[in-house]
Amino acid sequence: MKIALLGYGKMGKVIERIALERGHEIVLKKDEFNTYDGLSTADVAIDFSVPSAAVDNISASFNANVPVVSGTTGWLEHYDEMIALCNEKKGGFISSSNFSLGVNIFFGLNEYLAKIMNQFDSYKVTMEEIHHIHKLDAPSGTAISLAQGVIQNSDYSNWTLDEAKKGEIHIEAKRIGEVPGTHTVNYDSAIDSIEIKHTAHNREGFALGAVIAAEWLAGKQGIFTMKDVLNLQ
Ligand SMILES: NC(=O)C1=CN([C@@H]2O[C@H](COP(=O)(O)OP(=O)(O)OC[C@H]3O[C@@H](n4cnc5c(N)ncnc54)[C@H](OP(=O)(O)O)[C@@H]3O)[C@@H](O)[C@H]2O)C=CC1
Ligand SMILES: O=C(O)C1=N[C@H](C(=O)O)C[C@H](O)C1
Repeated sequence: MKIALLGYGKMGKVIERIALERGHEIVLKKDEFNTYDGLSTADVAIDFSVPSAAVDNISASFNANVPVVSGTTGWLEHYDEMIALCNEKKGGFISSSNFSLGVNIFFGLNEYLAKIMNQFDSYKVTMEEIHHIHKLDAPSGTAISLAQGVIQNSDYSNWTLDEAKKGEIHIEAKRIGEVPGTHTVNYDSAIDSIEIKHTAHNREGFALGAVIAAEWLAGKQGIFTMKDVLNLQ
């Protein structure tokens, strides 16, 4: 399979190695300064860039009739525009805040726990995410997805980085050293706490998941999620 890498930073480089190990060919490594030359020859594009470049990268892929897997976070305010463009161009699209198998299992656990905890007013939910100091966005896309998972399965209606008011989930975003990504969901009462936590040891899981998603998406038309790729309910 021919892959266009849109973004060739920390993630782009791990994705390149895993894609080559799985027998794929890289036809474009797009960074801030070069062009999209080669994009139209790709079977699939993988965007792991920066929040300000994601919309251009995803649009360029749809315009070149190349399905795109996007892992870039911090551009959610343009999500509906990209869905509209995908539909207009009859494109293929998977966007996820986190492509790792472990985090996608964790998403399911989080939703299940939220449903149970919604019956018990004495517990209050908070979240914490810890990432490396180079990260541009806060909170992480994964923390936003976790908050959405709680909101869709409980009476909570919003998340905030500030002090939480009633119905809000407080997210604390910490930036420490080279931490690849740690997410904790905590339910606290006066009596006890229940905590679930996912710790990434490195970037392998994110990158492998993105390559598996790209293999799955190539040749398909439509808007999909990692639940489709991993066959999770
Ligand atoms: N969904 C998931 O599973 C995961 C998502 N992420 C997200 O992926 C993104 C990338 O992360 P990471 O690799 O660590 O970040 P890096 O900062 O290491 O890499 C970003 C890359 O994007 C490039 N870039 C800048 N402008 C453009 C542009 N206009 N077109 C194409 N590329 C451009 C940069 O190029 P240059 O070097 O020239 O500046 C750089 O190579 C982040 O949003 C992060 O949150 C990260 C891990 C997992
Ligand atoms: O920037 C990162 O590194 C990561 N970003 C994603 C996010 O914002 O959730 C996923 C992962 O946690 C690493």
